[in-house]
Amino acid sequence: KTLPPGTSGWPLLGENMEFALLGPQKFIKDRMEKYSPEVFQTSIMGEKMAFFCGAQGNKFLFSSENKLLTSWWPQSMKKALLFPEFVESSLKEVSALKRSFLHDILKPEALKQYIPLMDAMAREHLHENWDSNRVVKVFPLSKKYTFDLACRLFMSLVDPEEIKRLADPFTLVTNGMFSMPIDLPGTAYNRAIKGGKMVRDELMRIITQRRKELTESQETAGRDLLSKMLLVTDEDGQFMSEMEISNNIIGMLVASFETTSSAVTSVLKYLAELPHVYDEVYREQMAIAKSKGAEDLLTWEDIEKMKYSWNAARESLRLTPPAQGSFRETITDFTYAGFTIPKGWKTFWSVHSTHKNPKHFSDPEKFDPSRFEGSGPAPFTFVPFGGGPRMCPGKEYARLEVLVFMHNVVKRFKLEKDIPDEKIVFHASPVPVYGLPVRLLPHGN
Ligand code: HEM
Repeated sequence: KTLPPGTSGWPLLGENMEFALLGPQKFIKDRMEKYSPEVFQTSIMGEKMAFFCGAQGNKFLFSSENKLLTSWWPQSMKKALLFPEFVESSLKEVSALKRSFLHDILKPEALKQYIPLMDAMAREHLHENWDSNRVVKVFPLSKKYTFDLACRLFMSLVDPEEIKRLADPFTLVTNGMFSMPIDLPGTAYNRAIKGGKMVRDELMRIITQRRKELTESQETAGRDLLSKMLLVTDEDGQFMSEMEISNNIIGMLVASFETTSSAVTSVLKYLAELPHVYDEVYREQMAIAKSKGAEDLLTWEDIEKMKYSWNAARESLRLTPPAQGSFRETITDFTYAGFTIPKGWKTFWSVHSTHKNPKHFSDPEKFDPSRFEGSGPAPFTFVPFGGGPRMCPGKEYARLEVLVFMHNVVKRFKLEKDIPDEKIVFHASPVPVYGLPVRLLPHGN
């Protein structure tokens, strides 16, 4: 058997240190140059791992789902996520029906009806938190908007007290999710475990209450994602259990929270840095705003007109992708690019082997929304949401949230960065180290 080229690094430690110190982007680039642009081996988190690279590597992994590979999450992350049941059932053994259900309730046709509500909430959020000539921190505010919106769309929660009862413990979870797994009083991990239990208890209370309301009212249409989950039945006519539904909601909250907040923050960062991009987005958004009455809310037709803005948002997703990639586990020996990948090895696909590769994106560091015009990037080179059967089911939700938020911000303000050379750091997703403070300049100044 010829294993992929590469090294398993230090005994026990593997290449964990190199990965952490260099960051995923440089770690992958260096090894693609040194070993192979197609696939290399390493050892991360105590696991033998093959990193698949390039468009071909992405294509191969995305199309081998369930035939050669299955989902896998590192033990540390499973524990840190605090939701073993969610990880086991929702990400691994979930039936095809339930997976397609998640895709169904998050597809464009299903989400269209929520666009006016997204817009109304964005307006209210800006009105309450974003004042002209003030400096605001974009990342914490976009997190607040993302969480409030998810509570509303997933579960119709509007009472700020009720949202707070979920948001406070959820923040403990996200703050401790990637901390050292030391379960002692006072550690972030310990607080995260307590927060996780509070989130779970609160969700179970909400779901049980809604089940009761639905039975009494005979509702059949499903007014939000929670109702839809309560009403769907599988091939045997069985409803989802409260536990399965809470797993799904927690899964969606975890998968959407930092990623979408990071996406909103990054695109606003580029708009603050690049006046020519800002001007083009502003022109497009004002044409839409002027075609409507001041009180009219955004609709699907308006979103469809936001072509340049979405190209700018996609360029931001290319340069600062909120998710880095994803793991799998091999379920059988197989051969790729002449190398054997043994059964039980883990694999990783990542945004980093293609997003800044000059072969696919000329002058790759340049912010250029026109790359997405016409037929756009070559297949499997632009993969911020993954691909194949496990492709992110929330990508349309994210697109709508980002565009609606961009519309509302540029309509009211120009943005000026308060810290011109603010560094980007990695939490779960890339974020500016001080939360991107920007000065809000009203138009006409
Ligand atoms: C800009 C924002 C987002 C980005 C960049 C993103 C990216 C990703 C990526 C790369 C994956 C992994 C795909 C794989 O395993 O190969 C994923 C999975 C997932 N995402 Fe997203 N996501 C975003 C927003 C959302 C939102 C808003 C939701 C829900 C409303 C969501 C729900 C999920 C779920 C449930 C999964 C697991 C799917 C599965 O394993 O089958 N994501 N996402």
